[in-house]
Amino acid sequence: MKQPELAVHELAPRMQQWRRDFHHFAESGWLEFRTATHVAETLHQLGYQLALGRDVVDDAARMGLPSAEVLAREEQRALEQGALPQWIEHFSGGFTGIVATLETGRPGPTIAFRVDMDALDLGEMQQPSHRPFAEGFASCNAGMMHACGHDGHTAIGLGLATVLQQFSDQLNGTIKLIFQPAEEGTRGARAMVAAGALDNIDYFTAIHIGTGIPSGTVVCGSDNFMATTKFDVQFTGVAAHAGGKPEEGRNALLAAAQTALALHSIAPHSAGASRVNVGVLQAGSGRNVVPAQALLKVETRGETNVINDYVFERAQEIIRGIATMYGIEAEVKLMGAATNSEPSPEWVAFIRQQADEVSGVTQVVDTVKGATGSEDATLMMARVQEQGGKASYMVFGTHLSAGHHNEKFDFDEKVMEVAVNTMARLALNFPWQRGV
Ligand SMILES: O=C(O)C[C@H](NC(=O)Cc1c[nH]c2ccccc12)C(=O)O
Repeated sequence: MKQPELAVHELAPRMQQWRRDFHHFAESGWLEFRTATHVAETLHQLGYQLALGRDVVDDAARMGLPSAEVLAREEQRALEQGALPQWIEHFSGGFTGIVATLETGRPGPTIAFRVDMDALDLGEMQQPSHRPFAEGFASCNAGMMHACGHDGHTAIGLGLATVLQQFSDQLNGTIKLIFQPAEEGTRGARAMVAAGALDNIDYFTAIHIGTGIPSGTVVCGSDNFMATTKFDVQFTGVAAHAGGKPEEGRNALLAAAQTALALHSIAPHSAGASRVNVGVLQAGSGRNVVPAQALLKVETRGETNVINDYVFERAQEIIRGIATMYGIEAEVKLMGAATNSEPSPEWVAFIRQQADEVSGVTQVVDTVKGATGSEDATLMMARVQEQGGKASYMVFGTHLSAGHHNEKFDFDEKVMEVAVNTMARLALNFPWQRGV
């Protein structure tokens, strides 16, 4: 049994530096320009072969992409904040994905690990009671915050890269480390799958920290992600004089408001849990003008793909019906998608066995009850499994200062050691002769 503990413990200060640097320069989905250049440079220095940008992110399959104007402005911002110019061209235009490969030259399967790099669209709390602010690493980018732990995931990915490189003479086969953009809004994974980045992988593991799991607990085969569809609805009506000729107007604001209420009253499904959220409603232009424009940002979720599809289809009928009722146009644009997940039992069993040996781990479970959030790593898992590979999703419990997606979110950085130790063991102790 090979034990990476000592090497990982020595790496802890580097991982903390990486994590705090990524936290400080938080970048939302498809805008991870600074982050991606530093990840690429570190992996390159370690001797990994890199596939970057358009080679691992399919242009047409990207969902929920910011406008060209925002992409250009944020790339400039990243350069001013220390993005490395020698790598930036690969990621320019929002192609912020990386696949790093370590070929051992010895026969054996391909084992892949996936982490995500994006921050959330949320402003970070700037108060001394919030540790990242008190210790000087709170986000310096307005409206962008690592409030879901992906700064930790990226640091874990680099920590794992370092340890596996150190132990490379004890590995067989091929190791792939996948750094994904735009997990929030479940937008990025589909583009990496479409680019073929998940092809020919035998064993795949994606990870998350936190999610309400207590410190010391490791979940080896999360099977409770909700299938989800993210979409925008653009309503276009007719502007008119609200006092003089209201009958000539077609009111997009009222259509959007009716739609928001109706979406939240879709009947539940007898087969399991579902969700609807209208997260944004923007409408109108002036007090005395019949509003001609309205935008809704919506997500549906379901415990299974069937339940999510049911809610999504009902939502489309509601949108069409209300648009007809108000005599306006409604354009629906798909912004993100993910499925539910079915981890491969043999791979989960092997993960459980390895996690059990990691110091600091007090409880190892296969899964936890109850539907929670969504994850587009499920699309990657499905791709690997379609091709005959095995896939799982792990969660490493840690103490949180506030819930995910909250402006006071922070986590206990010790979890990064637990994660790297567990993941490194999956490769180091893999039964190369027989597989799992
Ligand atoms: O749908 C998304 O946009 C992805 C996003 N994903 C996460 O937040 C990760 C996540 C999955 N499950 C949990 C449970 C608790 C916190 C965070 C998570 C979500 O569910 O809103």
